[in-house]
Amino acid sequence: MFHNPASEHVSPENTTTLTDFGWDDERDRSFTDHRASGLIPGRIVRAERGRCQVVTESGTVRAVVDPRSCAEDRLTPCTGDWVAVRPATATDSAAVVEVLERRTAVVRSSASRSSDSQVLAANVDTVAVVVSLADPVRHGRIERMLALAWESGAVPVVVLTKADRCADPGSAAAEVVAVAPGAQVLVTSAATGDGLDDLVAAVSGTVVLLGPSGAGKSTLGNRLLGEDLLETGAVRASDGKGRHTTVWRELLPLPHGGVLLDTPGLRGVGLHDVEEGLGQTFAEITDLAEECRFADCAHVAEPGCAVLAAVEEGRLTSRRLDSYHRLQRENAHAAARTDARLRAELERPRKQVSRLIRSMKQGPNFKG
Ligand SMILES: Nc1nc2c(ncn2[C@@H]2O[C@H](COP(=O)(O)OP(=O)(O)OP(=O)(O)O)[C@@H](O)[C@H]2O)c(=O)[nH]1
Ligand SMILES: [Zn+2]
Repeated sequence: MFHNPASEHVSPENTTTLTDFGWDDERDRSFTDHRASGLIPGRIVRAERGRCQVVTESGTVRAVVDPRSCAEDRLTPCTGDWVAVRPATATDSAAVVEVLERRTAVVRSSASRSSDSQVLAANVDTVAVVVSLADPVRHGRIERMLALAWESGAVPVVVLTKADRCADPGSAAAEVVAVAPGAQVLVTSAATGDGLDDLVAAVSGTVVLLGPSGAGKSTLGNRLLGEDLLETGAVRASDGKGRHTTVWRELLPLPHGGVLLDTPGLRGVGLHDVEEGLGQTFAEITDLAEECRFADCAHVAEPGCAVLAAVEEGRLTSRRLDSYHRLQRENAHAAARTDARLRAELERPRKQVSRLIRSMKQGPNFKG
């Protein structure tokens, strides 16, 4: 078991332990050397540029990010990361000196210019794909979110909300089951409370809610939390204020165990290199493709294509195949954009060097 002298000074208002946040024996074992050198483990509950808030065995601390901790391997700490913290001293503030191995990661597509801000959430165990039944269900959107969820390494669960606003939730759910192979599909209503127990049972560990604006994520999150910690659309509508008062912590312990991870960046996330995730999202197409005559069959017009044959015979909907093709294309574009950006970043130093060489050749007196 883990033990740290510092934990003897836990402040009374802080009764949650690292175990509540998901620290386990495996993590603890691999932290032995760090502990021996005076470091303590913690989990990032909020990350800002160069600094973050970390929950540790002795409460939540503000820490700076030691630049050396993420210089080469590009592991910039993000919400959900487990880190090694050098505790504050009389002269120095606490510092994050290493980001511990990530078990899973939710990655964003619209890559910003700085390549370090791509991971939105780390060490997520359950991705709840939240979709409202109050509007016509867009299956393509569910598939897109599932690809992202599978790719993260977490377990996806599809949560259909607002069942009270849908004439036939049962058949809506059955259609969703058909586009979500391998994922549990739940029908819920925060208004009536239906399905919420099943939801509590279906999620575990670190949970994120993914879904379009207005799907009911915050409402659902509050139901999981057992109190209104997240601002919902209903509140915004009643007081006319926008979402700017989000809880300062983005990791909130759940009463039934586990934590809810709610970070603004997760709202509106796109695809990013989800090749494997797409394979799982379209598991039946992946299986069919094994039977195609050509190993690199694109399932467009190739002879001997088992996927096209399945569409022909009504075993696979053409909507599903179209969605697969569209997301494949989108993913290829996102991957190409990332490659271009990485190439540019790799070339920058080379350009600087050649400029330097040029200026040296031109001599010190050259005035360009
Ligand atoms: N009838 C009904 N309304 C619901 C239910 N769940 C949520 N709502 C309403 O749907 C609206 C949007 O809910 P939110 O929880 O704010 O949605 P969100 O997904 O968090 O939205 P963003 O914060 O914009 O991403 C609010 O007005 C909720 O009151 C439900 O089960 N039934
Ligand atoms: Zn094929």
